Amino acid sequence: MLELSSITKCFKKSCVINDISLSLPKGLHLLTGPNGAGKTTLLRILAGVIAPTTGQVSLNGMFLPNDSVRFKAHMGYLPQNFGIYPEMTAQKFLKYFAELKGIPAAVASAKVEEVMDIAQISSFHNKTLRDWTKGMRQKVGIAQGLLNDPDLLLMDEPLSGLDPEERFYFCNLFSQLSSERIVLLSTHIVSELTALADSIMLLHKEKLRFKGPISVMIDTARSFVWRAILSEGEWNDKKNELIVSSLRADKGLYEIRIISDVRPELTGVCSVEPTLEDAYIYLVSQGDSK
Ligand SMILES: Nc1ncnc2c1ncn2[C@@H]1O[C@H](COP(=O)(O)OP(=O)(O)OP(=O)(O)O)[C@@H](O)[C@H]1O
Repeated sequence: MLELSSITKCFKKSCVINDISLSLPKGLHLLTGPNGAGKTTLLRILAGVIAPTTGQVSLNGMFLPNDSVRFKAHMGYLPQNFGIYPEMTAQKFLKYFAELKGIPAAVASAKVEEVMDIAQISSFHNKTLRDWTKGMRQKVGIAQGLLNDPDLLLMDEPLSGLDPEERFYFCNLFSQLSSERIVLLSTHIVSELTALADSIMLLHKEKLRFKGPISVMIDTARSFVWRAILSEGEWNDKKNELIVSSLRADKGLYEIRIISDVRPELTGVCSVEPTLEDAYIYLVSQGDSK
């Protein structure tokens, strides 16, 4: 179990996270929120890269910073903007990381082969990383996170740079991995993950605005979502007053989904079932109005 107890993080100018407590069991957990909400900051605290201003983090009874070495031996972490050494091949790079993680030399080579296979990068083993695309480098980053078979896998936007087919593969991989460990991914909302995740947390304005199953998050927006089809003139008149969760323009007509606690005064407006994107916009707008 990963336990966060009253975590607050303030930088010189302001606080980014304010008094967050939660317990995460084995499973796939998503951390989402607008840009700058503090997702990376929270993951860096959980990875022991930075210390919280106040509060405690523990994994299966190991506390940061006192049990830092043991804690980190049980953790895999993909930081945002994962850096690579361009002159190394993926194999060399992963062997170097295996050494840093204290994986015995006798098993390191086999482990490197295994994680390269899992991350689907085995066929590129001869190329130096300088020649790899962003997506391929991201896969090396995911692979290094798996080297020590961690109980806690922290991944900061692991799907960025991956194409739809790769995203589908890695979402399923994270889901499989989560049957035996705690997997926490920071991500913008990705449809592939919604059917797989056990819980979602929405971080906004220092607080967790939601934590729980995705179906429950979707339900928070029930009866606050509306659909309308507007002419270009109506759209231009109204667009600055509305909270719009999606927009589709076709042949001069604008099909929009609107978040509102009262029925919008628009022609042909009807109430619709919420989606996860609607619930996200609804909860962020609630946070904005506080
Ligand atoms: N070391 C630091 N010193 C000062 N401010 C910082 C530091 N690290 C992060 N911040 C600030 O904390 C806030 C949250 O940043 P963070 O990167 O954690 O957000 P995020 O939710 O991951 O954003 P994004 O989705 O854009 O990656 C930002 O305003 C950022 O400028």
